[in-house]
Amino acid sequence: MATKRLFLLNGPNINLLGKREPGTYGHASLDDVVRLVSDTAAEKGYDVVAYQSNHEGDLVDYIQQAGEEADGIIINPAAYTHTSVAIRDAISAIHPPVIEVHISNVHSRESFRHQSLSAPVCDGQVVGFGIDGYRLAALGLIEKLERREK
Ligand SMILES: O=C1C[C@@](O)(C(=O)O)C[C@@H](O)[C@@H]1O
Repeated sequence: MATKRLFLLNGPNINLLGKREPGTYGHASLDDVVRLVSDTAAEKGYDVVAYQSNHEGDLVDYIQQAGEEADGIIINPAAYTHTSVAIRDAISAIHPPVIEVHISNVHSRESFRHQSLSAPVCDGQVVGFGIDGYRLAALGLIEKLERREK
């Protein structure tokens, strides 16, 4: 049987996780996030391919690649969540389910963070659980995929 695969995509400034505004985003690094998702997915028989970029077009390319190669996608578009029609359109264009994650509770922050252009075209959203949100997203996504197979 072919290996099942999740793509984990992170947007701008997530490479600074652990150093960036730790009061808001915590002390864990992006490597910690990748390890957390990889370990969670491995327990359920899924591989994880992880990309991070500070560039909108790169993220569009990764989403398109995920559309061809992934069973499901976890994405934190970071600041592009609130601005990017291109990322929203890329998500709309692909078939695998997509879960959006935000480390912080964007709804308790500045009003410009309350709107997500991408959330309406995603299959689910996890917000405000710190980096544990990525683990919860992986579990929810895998549940969704396994239910579909039955
Ligand atoms: O960079 C980020 C991180 C974020 O997506 C989060 O994970 O909480 C929330 C965004 O508003 C912000 O621009």
